[in-house]
Amino acid sequence: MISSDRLLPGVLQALRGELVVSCQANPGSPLRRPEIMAAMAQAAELGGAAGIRLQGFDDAAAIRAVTALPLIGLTKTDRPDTDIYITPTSAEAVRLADLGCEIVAIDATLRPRPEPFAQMVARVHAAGALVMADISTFAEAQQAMQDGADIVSTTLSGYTPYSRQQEGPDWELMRELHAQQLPFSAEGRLSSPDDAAKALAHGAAFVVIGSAITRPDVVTGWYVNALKKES
Ligand SMILES: CC(=O)N[C@H](C=O)[C@@H](O)[C@H](O)[C@H](O)COP(=O)(O)O
Repeated sequence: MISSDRLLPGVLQALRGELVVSCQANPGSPLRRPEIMAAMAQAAELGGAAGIRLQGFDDAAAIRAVTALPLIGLTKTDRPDTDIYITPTSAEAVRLADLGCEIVAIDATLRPRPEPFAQMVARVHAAGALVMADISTFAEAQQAMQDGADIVSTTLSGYTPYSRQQEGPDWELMRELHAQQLPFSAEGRLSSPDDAAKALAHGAAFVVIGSAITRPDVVTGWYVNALKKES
């Protein structure tokens, strides 16, 4: 079962029912180099991914150069003045659009922010890209769609102090979004093909997987911890 929403705009239609692979290495990872993320993106495309999620201007340029797949771009910015860290300003969002990202992901949590979300959406649209609103709760999803977002993503559930804290995906949030027909992508702590399929069954328009595919350092830790529990 795929999301009943029929109004996904533009390039988002091409992602319906498909897999997007997030190619982002953590700070400190030896993989955190644009050419390595570009190779990851190519490997994901070979495997059948229909889109790529990425972070940073250098990675956006490197990945745009090697694939025609739709790109979901974002920046991760640590600012002392705000907890908003996924693409906090429209200057960053528009630059990602100018680098060829068809979709820009923006933190749409209801925390104090440097710039109103609705204003950012208008500027990204004017630059010719769509907006994915990264949310942590159902209330944030509703607000983001009212403010003009094209789709929401469950990315930030568990990463704000007031959202559900759990080790796995936020299935309950997916149920709420689907029940109210809000178009969403399932993202965050999905770690197996079964999780991905289950997300579509929960009404996701498409599925974004990161760590389980493109962070071997993180995945290694999953195995090491499992062995520790047994020994
Ligand atoms: C919370 C946050 O900053 N998430 C980031 C957003 O782009 C990425 O670090 C995640 O890898 C991505 O959301 C995919 O999730 P997972 O790696 O769990 O499959």
